[in-house]
Amino acid sequence: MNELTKPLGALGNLEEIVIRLAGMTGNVMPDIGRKTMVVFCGDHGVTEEGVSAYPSDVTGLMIHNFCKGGAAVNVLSRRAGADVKVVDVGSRLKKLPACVVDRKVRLGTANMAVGPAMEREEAEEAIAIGITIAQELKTEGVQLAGVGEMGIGNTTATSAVASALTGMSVDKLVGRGTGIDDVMLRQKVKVIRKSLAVNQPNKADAIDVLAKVGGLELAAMTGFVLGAASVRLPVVIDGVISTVAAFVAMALSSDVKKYLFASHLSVEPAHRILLDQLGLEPLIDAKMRLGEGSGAVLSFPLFDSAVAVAREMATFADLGL
Ligand SMILES: Cc1cc2ncn([C@H]3O[C@H](COP(=O)(O)O)[C@@H](O)[C@H]3O)c2cc1C
Ligand SMILES: O=C(O)c1cccnc1
Repeated sequence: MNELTKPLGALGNLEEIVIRLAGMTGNVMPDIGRKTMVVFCGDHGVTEEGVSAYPSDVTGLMIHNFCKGGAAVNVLSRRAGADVKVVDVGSRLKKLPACVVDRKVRLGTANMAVGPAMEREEAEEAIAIGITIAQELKTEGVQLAGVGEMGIGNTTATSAVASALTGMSVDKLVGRGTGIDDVMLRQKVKVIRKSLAVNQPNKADAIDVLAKVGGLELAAMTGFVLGAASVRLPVVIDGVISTVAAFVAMALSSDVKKYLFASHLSVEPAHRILLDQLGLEPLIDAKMRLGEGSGAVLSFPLFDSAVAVAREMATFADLGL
């Protein structure tokens, strides 16, 4: 990048993207022509406690919406020239639309406010699914992946996992998710604290944390990040939920960091905290709070631009300098 016709470092984050992609792929002129956004889906028993502004059924409705191409992630993916892959690891939908990759581990988690969200073996199964999906993408020739999710109630699980792993207090991490009011926010904090007290997740055992207070799509995203690193596939994470999954993956294997990009900064308070702890800088601050992978795919054109700059800009040598 230094020989291109611009002051040193003047293209800022675009330069970093190219340099990091080159390091990840071993190609000084990285190619990211094939991009796929993977949306992992799962339901959450903790929704019984009144922690989301929307009912659990919306997870299933959105799965249908993804298949019809009508969700934000579909629109932004079309703009970015990326495919969308929908993977169900734990929604309550019994009959899935045809576009969905059916890897259902169970029909939603149990209510973590009264006991573990799932068995350890189920969390491990979801992680293994995520690993396999990443490895399959690499084999298919995908060069840049995004990771997102759909699961009503999953910002509650996210804050619980973040609190368990960082040791930070719940009220510093928790956010309004789909847009809850102050009364529901107080209830959400109470429910997360209760879930942590009831389950006593072991901070030193990230899989125990995922199983007790996490979620199936969280576990699958953790696996996806691990699997992508294992095949040197660059992964762009999205909002607070995929970021907590990356945080869990880091706890399991610190090597994954090399293959991660942060896309945007969500308004959820835990997002900045987790990104800082991961040492990742988001490319976009658009005040979004959607999930699905919308922020990740929104950042894809920046990656295309970065690669184009590296390939197409003249060098000082071209100018005879
Ligand atoms: C229509 C709709 C589409 C969404 N797409 C993503 N989410 C986002 O909201 C959910 C998390 O928020 P909470 O923890 O408050 O339930 C997740 O499904 C997340 O992906 C959506 C939520 C809704 C309602
Ligand atoms: O940060 C996110 O991705 C997010 C925030 C609120 C609700 N759903 C997702």
